[in-house]
Amino acid sequence: MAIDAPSRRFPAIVITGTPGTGKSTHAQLLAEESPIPLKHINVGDLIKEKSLHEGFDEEWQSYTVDEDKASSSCLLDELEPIVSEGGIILDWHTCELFPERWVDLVVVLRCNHTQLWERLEKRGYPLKKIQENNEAEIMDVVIEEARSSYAEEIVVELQSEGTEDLESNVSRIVQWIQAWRKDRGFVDADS
Ligand SMILES: Nc1ncnc2c1ncn2[C@@H]1O[C@H](COP(=O)(O)OP(=O)(O)O)[C@@H](O)[C@H]1O
Repeated sequence: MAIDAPSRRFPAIVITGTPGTGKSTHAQLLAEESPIPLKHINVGDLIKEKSLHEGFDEEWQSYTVDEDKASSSCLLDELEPIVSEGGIILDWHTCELFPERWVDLVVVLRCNHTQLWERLEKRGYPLKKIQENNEAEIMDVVIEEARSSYAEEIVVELQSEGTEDLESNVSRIVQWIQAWRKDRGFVDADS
């Protein structure tokens, strides 16, 4: 349980992982299959839409959010009222920016580097960006960031290498949601 977590009726779930590991795919299926309404927030898209970045980095072909600067506090201000309601999935390739009190579950998706390379190539990423992301996946960057930012018991590492993984991961998260709600005395029709 997150420190100082407010009493939410619906949980806030972070789905994180190196780009291409399947965050958006998982978040979309989870939003469809969840027994409670869950809003999927693709944080990267939000940053772009609301211009919460410090500009577009041509070399990396991505928007820059400097964690120590105004861009990160603008992003958190934008998200705070949405997150405080609960019932959300935060989908982003990094997670340490989100305060502990916001988060009930952190799912870190993993993928072997050959498959990840192919996914990022298909996406048309420049070679340098594919290499950097692949290296980050091999070096456990996101899982270590999650483990150092949140209580051990709320961080879950899941493989995302095929549709069987996708389906079993989503049903596992659905079961977690049902247990989370039950623990707090909420009764859902299909739990
Ligand atoms: N578990 C999975 N099984 C099969 N394909 C997957 C899986 N996870 C992701 N993919 C595929 O990999 C690509 C990248 O997935 P996406 O969800 O966009 O990743 P992310 O949001 O982490 O960048 C998509 O084409 C998606 O269909």
